[in-house]
Amino acid sequence: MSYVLKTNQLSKVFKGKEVLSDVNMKIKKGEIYGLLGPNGAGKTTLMKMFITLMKPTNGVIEIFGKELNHSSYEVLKRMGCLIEYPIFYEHLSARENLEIHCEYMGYYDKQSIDEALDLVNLSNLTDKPVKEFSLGMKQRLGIARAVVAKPEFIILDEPINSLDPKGIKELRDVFKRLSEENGTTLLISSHILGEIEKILDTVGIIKEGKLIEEISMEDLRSKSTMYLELKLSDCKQAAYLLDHKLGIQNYKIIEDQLLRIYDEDFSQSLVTKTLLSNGIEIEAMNKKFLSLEDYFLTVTEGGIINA
Ligand SMILES: Nc1ncnc2c1ncn2[C@@H]1O[C@H](COP(=O)(O)OP(=O)(O)OP(=O)(O)O)[C@@H](O)[C@H]1O
Repeated sequence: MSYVLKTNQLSKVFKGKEVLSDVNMKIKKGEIYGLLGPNGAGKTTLMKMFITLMKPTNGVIEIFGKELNHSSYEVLKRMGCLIEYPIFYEHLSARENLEIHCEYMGYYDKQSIDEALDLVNLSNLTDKPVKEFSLGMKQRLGIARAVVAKPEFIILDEPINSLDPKGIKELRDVFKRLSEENGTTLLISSHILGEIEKILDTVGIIKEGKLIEEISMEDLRSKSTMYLELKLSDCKQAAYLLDHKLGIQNYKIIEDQLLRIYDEDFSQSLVTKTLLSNGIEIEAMNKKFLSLEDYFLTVTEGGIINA
């Protein structure tokens, strides 16, 4: 297996507090890797270490098969990134900002500036000074800057944060195209799980500085992630019956009339019979897959059982 990035027992300590501990992470060539974690989990710190903005306290980072250090300029030239809030020369236009970046990176294909602006849908705003851009436009320009020098590996920290649903969809398509057409490897951190789930190949879940799960979306989907969703006239009474009459404890009331059963081993017909015979109306009953969002909650918050 060819990996673009590998870490070994990576840790970071700030003022005596360990914010990342023993992170062993692997990103395969050409894949889209989603790094998910609650606020303060350590995502940005990890990404900053990957581009040498921060030094690990312990452990090793390998990128393109080479150990990263503070003179890894050749490795950094093959990478693009957008970390935290993108900073630009505000009085200059989008095009001028990208020209400066290309010069800095030693990349002189001017056509790729137009392509990058086009990719993020900013072609009609190329000459406007960046200070007149909205937050979402700046975010798009930040992504254009990350891709303009045709990097092999792109690191994007919360890239769809300030975008509207249409913008999120457009950028999701951009990421997919970069991966499928150019074979680019992408590492993307995000909180908007539902929106990003569709394009990920692998997901890494980080909690309190520990990578607690790293799993391919394929394996995740094939895991036992089915549940039964019931639309009922009275969820509270149904919950009582599940608990006390049927011994089913792994369920959750989602809304007033929506209840999900996550248990794997129970008789659906017995549930139906019990609910109906106790005067509970069943308006709908569907088997569904656990979303990445639900899965994320199970591993970061210790379960969805009766939550
Ligand atoms: N320069 C710093 N000095 C001291 N502590 C820091 C520094 N940078 C980050 N931290 C701490 O490290 C921990 C991880 O922060 P980090 O920004 O990496 O988390 P995150 O997962 O990116 O969070 P968010 O989703 O909120 O952006 C937090 O407890 C944070 O307070």
